[in-house]
Amino acid sequence: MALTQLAHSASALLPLVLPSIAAILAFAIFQRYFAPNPLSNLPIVGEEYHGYEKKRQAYLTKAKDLYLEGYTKFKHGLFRIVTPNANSVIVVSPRFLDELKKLPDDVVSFDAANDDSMHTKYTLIPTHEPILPHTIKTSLTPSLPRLNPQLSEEVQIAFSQEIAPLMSSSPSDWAPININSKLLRIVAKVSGRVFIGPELCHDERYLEAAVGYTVSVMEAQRAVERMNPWVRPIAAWRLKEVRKLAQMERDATAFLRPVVEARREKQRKGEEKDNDMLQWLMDSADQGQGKQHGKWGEDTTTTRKLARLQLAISFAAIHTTTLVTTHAVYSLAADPKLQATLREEIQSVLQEHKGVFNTSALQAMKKTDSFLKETMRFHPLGQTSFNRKVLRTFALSNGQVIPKGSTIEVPNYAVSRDPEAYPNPDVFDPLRFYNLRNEAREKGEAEQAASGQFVSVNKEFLTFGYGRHACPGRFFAANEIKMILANLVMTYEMGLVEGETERYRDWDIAAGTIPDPTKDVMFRKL
Ligand code: HEM
Repeated sequence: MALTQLAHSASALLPLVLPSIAAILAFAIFQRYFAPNPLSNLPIVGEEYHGYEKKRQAYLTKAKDLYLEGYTKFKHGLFRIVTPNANSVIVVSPRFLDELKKLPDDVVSFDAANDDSMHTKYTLIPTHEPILPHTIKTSLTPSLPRLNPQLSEEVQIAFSQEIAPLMSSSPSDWAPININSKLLRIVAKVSGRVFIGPELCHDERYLEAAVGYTVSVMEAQRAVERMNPWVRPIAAWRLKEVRKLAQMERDATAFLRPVVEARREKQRKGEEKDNDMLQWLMDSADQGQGKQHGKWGEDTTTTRKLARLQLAISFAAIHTTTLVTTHAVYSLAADPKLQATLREEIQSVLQEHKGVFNTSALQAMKKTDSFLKETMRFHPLGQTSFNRKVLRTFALSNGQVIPKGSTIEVPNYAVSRDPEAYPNPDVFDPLRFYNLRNEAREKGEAEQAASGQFVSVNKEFLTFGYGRHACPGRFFAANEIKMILANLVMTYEMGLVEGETERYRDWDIAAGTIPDPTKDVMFRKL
């Protein structure tokens, strides 16, 4: 009876409601198709590629050229770039960075941009986890002076396990080594020492997850990307690549469970706490950090959550650090004189510091620092930086309206090849920043001198990002890379494989650049 009455009154209301529904629909259609597009005044790069497949191919193989073309033409303004998935990617001149960095996260969002590009709706990889940058900034970076000797010890151990067994038994012979794959394990071990402690960082289950998670995330991301967007909500969950990520998360949780339980037991007994990222994350969580912010509404203290955070930090840290180090090794292998220059510097600094890699020794390695910064300038990992999703419409100081829903980015690679920012930008000059710092210091320009450091972020050096989300792990990465390179140049001579005369060429894949992972480098003990 009640149902019949309800149906009756609903049908009586229908004539009143229908016009409103029609009006809302008409407004939505107008907004979607006929409202003036605030971006229509912006030039577009890559417009000549018609159809999804041509656009995809162009972006996959020529993204670097497209960004360079746009930046050369519209250096001080904005342009749009055609990408396979989005029509509203706006490439912004770095001159707007100072105003952009002041905008809050609910206007331009780092996390939402990652959600889009990594398809986190389906891959469920952890984003929106301020507990990670928070813990890196408040616990990891301040602990570096204490941690440096441990890192240095771990570098030695990792080298003895990963490189030494591959060396020829005759000291005068050269041995070919696929250094990229070896560096992945070395970086995972050295980082792991600080992320989960000295024993577990050698456990193959940890190493497999630390190295393999990033690869699996990229595979899952590509699998979702290949799927028609309309089908994704129903079918993306069933992709084998996506299911593999869920399995990795379960494995990581099972691996960590006894470790977390043992640490909680220690805490209960009042024993001394461990001093690593896992413990700091547990402590931050106890203080309510994660509970406040956790995206999935999970209790941060659960082992599952801690496992997700460990996977997330591996994702952020291991491959990035390895790629930069591999780029550096390829440049060294092609340039014996550069090896000698760095060897001389490192030897003399270590002599002054009684052979210890402490903070002041690392800071004194200014040529090595300059070489690393030039490596990242010349071989940035991405064509773009400061990738942010616009969550609320805003206007730039030049009046340009940037609508909600668009994505903004800064053309990092093109900026790093701008002759106004860098004289002779197409020349790889390992001592570029060393000389710049010296000149600035002589002129009393302290700020300019500081901006030449590897870890400094500025509008011309964006490989670590910019603003409040600029990479918090860069101080740790800088120390780790310097120690690895120092060990390499102090122990080995490096060279290219027979038949190669020039530094190995990079691989450009869409908006990313990686050192060719198939190449070997020749090693001979000094
Ligand atoms: C040379 C190696 C590295 C490179 C090139 C690199 C690069 C970057 C870049 C470009 C960003 C985004 C910044 C932005 O958009 O403004 C970022 C963010 C981040 N990086 Fe790194 N990174 C490196 C190493 C590390 C390491 C070793 C860690 C951890 C110890 C780490 C942890 C993070 C985290 C947690 C974020 C997110 C920051 C946030 O949410 O605010 N990174 N990194």
